[in-house]
Amino acid sequence: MAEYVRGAPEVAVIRMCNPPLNTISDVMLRALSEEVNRANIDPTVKAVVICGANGKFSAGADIRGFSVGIEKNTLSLESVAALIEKSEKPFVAAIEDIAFGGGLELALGCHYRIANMKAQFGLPEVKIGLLPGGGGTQRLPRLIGIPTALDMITTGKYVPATEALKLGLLDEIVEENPFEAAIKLARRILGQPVGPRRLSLKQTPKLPNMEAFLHEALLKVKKQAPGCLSPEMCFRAVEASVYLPFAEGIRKEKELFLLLLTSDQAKALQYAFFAERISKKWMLPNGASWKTVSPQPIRKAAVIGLGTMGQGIVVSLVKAKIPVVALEKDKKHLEIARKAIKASLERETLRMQQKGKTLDIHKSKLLHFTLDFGALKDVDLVIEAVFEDMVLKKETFCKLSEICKPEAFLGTNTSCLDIDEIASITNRPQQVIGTHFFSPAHVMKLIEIIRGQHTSPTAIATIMNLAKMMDKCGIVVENCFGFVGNRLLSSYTEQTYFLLEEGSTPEEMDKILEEFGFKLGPFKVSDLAGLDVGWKSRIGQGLTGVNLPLGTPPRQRDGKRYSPLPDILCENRRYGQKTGKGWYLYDKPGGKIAKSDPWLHNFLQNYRKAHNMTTRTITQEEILERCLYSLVNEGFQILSEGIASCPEAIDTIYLNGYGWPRHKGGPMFYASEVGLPKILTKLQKYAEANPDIPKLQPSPFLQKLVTLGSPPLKNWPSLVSPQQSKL
Ligand SMILES: CCCCCC/C=C/CC(=O)SCCNC(=O)CCNC(=O)[C@H](O)C(C)(C)COP(=O)(O)OP(=O)(O)OC[C@H]1O[C@@H](n2cnc3c(N)ncnc32)[C@H](O)[C@@H]1OP(=O)(O)O
Repeated sequence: MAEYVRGAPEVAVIRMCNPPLNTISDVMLRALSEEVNRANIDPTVKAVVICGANGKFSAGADIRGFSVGIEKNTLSLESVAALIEKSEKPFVAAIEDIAFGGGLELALGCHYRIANMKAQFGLPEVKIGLLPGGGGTQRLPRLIGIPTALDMITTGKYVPATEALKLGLLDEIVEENPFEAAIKLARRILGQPVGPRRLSLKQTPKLPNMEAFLHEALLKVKKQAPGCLSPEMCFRAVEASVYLPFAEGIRKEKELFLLLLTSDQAKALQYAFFAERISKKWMLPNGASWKTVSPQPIRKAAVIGLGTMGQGIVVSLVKAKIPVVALEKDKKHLEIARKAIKASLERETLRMQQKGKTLDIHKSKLLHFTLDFGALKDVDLVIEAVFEDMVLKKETFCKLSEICKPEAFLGTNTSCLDIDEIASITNRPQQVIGTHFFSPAHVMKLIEIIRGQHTSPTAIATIMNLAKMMDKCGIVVENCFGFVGNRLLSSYTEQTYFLLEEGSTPEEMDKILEEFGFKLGPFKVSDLAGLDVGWKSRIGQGLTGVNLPLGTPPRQRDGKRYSPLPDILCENRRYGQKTGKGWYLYDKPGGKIAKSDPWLHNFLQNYRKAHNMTTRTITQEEILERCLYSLVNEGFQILSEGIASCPEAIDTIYLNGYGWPRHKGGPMFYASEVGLPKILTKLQKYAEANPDIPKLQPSPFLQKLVTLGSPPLKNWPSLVSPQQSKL
């Protein structure tokens, strides 16, 4: 776990060795402490360099260890950092590539820190529901001051070496491996006193307006992830570094760390961390998988259709340094898109500069705007982002088939349409794949990658690799109407409309679901996205509009309950924010501040009267359960149909594309925590009361899991009937 060697006659080297990321376990801590003691007592050793094997310093504590629990007599990370700091011999941290979490805390215990140019630093514990429990909340503010330390610790963001040097976190940076430079530094400082380098002996630098600053900072932290404990606990620990002496600050840090360690939120956030990694590992029934199939290089891509989605996709590709041909149907739309993309890239350039990275959009020849389909003949990938209309999509793919080189991949950015139908019009269905981006596409992490029946494993590997290059989270799912995300969403929104009919209000439901943890409630989301989007889709499906057969009962389709409420709003041109009114009222078209709208409440009353519905008071419990359990129920159905490979994939989709509160793990994790028997019983109750709502009928797979004694979530995929497993 920790090697002890000589780097120079008077310099000992302690190398952390736990491949691939040198994560810190109990065993590693013991080994480190032994080697630090060995160096301390060896009179021939005058200085020590601590580094990591495998080209990495350390990714911090082994997160898997937290779920097992930390044993009482476990050596604490802080005690090892303190052992290093107290040494009379100078310790130099030679940081290669990463120093995260406990890894950075160990480095903060060292007297000097040197890193390579590529290195990144961070205390990301907040993201896994914890706080830096190895002295980081006390040492970092003393080193770099409250504002930056607070920002790093409460957001968990990573800073690059150049910025770390400016902040004073590092003493030196070098181009390549910092090991040799660390040995040189260690020799240079031999004999110099280490006392002034001990962070525990320093005061946290004062700010003239410390109290006001902290007050503002706390408000910001509370807004960051409403309902999530760890950001505020991180704040409290850092605040202690201002008001308490070091030893007391450490006690406070430990007290808060232990409080978080056993919390449900930490469990959920750590689950989410691993869920994202598990769900990237796609595998097909024929054995092809992320391990065995190589991606093809995408040297040049094209995007067709430069509306909001297309623009975001172009920006994402450029940010990944992939040359893009951006194509529109006419000059006017091309010019609008050109301006919007340029402005967006300029904002991105600024943001990246602030992060110490570069994106030189001016010098680069990454973008080519055109009206000419001929410009697509040499691209390796096309992502089509035209309107959500099957006829238009098929026309586009027919053209692409003729123009693009045979090996080019053809992606379609659709949120629900049939990939196989689109592929069927092409001369290369094996190269056709769904690439469902989320709006705004240059910001949102998720891409649902939809496998059609002919999509080749190479196409999947290529798009998964592209997602990685764009710093996005690609999840492979099967082809069905709405795929995974929108299928779950439609069960949830359907309930919100029914509850509205029965007596609730947009304000009430938004409040309840925002308190649950969604950034925005369903009606605010609908106003933001535009009600017309769903309306067009329902018209296309023949659920409303001119294609609806005469005599169809207004609140029934195919014998099932249907709510025409959103359709009626659209018929009244209430599309949401863009028209200044939707479920709420805005001060002008494009306005963002939602106000309660007397028109809507009046309309709802009249609607209920017209349909002979008695308005009833609905409890918060019923609102939450009907909305969330119907969504989760669809998740079980999706698993049983083999549309998603595992519950982790569904959760990752919901966390990255639909605003599910991360500290609640994801819908399937949430279901497992609530308890499957309770979910089943409640669904049965609601289904009995609403026999015309099939989405409330418990999924047979949920029933099977309950019959089997509610096995842990990780076992669910193995219980799906093998005939259904497609992924
Ligand atoms: C007994 C000790 C008590 C100590 C108590 C003191 C408390 C200390 C707090 C901490 O240090 S908490 C940990 C803080 N560190 C992190 O949160 C880092 C998390 N990791 C990352 O951000 C990324 O993994 C990375 C380091 C940036 C690397 O990213 P990359 O995309 O290159 O690879 P991944 O696919 O993410 O990871 C590869 C592989 O490694 C697993 N892994 C990564 N970090 C950890 C970790 N800290 N603990 C356990 N496992 C980790 C990851 O799950 C992947 O595993 P797989 O099986 O190959 O999918």
